[in-house]
Amino acid sequence: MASVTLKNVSKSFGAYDVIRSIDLEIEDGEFMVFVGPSGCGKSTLLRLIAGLVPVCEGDVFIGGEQVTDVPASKRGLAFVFQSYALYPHMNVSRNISFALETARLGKDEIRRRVTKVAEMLKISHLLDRRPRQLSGGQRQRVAIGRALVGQPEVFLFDEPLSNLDADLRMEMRFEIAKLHADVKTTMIYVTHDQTEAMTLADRIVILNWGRIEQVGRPRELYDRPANRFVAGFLGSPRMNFAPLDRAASSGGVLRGVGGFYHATEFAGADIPVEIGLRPEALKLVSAETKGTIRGTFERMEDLGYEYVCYVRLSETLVWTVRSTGSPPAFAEGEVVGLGWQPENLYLFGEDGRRIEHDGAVQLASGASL
Ligand SMILES: Nc1ncnc2c1ncn2[C@@H]1O[C@H](COP(=O)(O)OP(=O)(O)OP(=O)(O)O)[C@@H](O)[C@H]1O
Repeated sequence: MASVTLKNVSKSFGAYDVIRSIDLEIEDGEFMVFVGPSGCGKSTLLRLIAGLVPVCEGDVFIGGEQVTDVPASKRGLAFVFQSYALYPHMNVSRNISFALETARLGKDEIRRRVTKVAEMLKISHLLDRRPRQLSGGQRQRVAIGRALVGQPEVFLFDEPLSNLDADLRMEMRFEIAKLHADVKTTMIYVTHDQTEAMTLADRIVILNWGRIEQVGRPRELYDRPANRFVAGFLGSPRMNFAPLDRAASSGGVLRGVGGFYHATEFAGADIPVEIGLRPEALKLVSAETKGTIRGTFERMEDLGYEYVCYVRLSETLVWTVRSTGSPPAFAEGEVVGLGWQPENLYLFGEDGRRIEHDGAVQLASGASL
């Protein structure tokens, strides 16, 4: 087990800056997940840690040792890819043991380790099969087994479950969480799947354009996003936003929607220019309800365990409302009210940063739009 530290790490491909001055500390035994939009640099960052691509600037430390110029094979890491990368002509047992044979470990030690790993991953009955005789989930277990058997200091996973169907993903997610609880090895995991990130991570790194937007525990990022990007990235459906036209230093009007807001006090002198509300923080009520804003009911998606309603606030703004229980009986085109608790309202400043507020930001009573 080892910690991983990045100091001022940058990477460019030609003139294209893919990773921009990243500082990051991953603790010994931690499960760290990298998420972010496609192309933001998640895999590249993982490969820089692995030593599969060289950094342009900065340093990488593993277990406190500077490994910036140490080749991948000497960094004490194991990499699990989306594509499994199993040897097709070898059976499962040899796929798992091959690296140990190359490292000239004793036969008994190899057998002991393969047996243990196979039991852990529930693939003991598959040891004589070839990869093509396995399902996707079984292949991924073998790939994990192969990584595990080398007893690495750090595990690196690059979208390991994205080739699997929904049920298998869930099963494997559970297995990986269990594996981490068992072996307690530091794990760094790249995914674009929010559920994987939220459920597996001790901490999540949210990347955007090669920079870190925020690092924190899943719940912390969800409840207290540092900025609009993080707020909009986590959550499905995503957070509803609306621009605020400043009317006074202590309030504003929702652009294109109306509705006056006022706040007794903001932390600092930031002026909010945008509001955000999560779909589950909104309540659909009748249009006459005071202290709500109005919109037009457009559509509902009933998923059985929850429903999502689409409400048009203006020509350009459609908000989503997510809830469980019996779906509301509004008709398409009907005018409805949207209400929320003041403490669930997010405010963002001009630079996109979230502005703390004291929960006293609210619709002026009886606002009529
Ligand atoms: N070897 C390379 N040469 C040139 N450009 C590269 C190379 N590897 C990655 N890139 C570019 O760097 C950017 C980041 O790629 P990377 O694979 O790290 O993103 P990602 O966040 O993992 O994306 P995805 O979620 O789509 O896999 C992309 O625009 C990609 O095209």
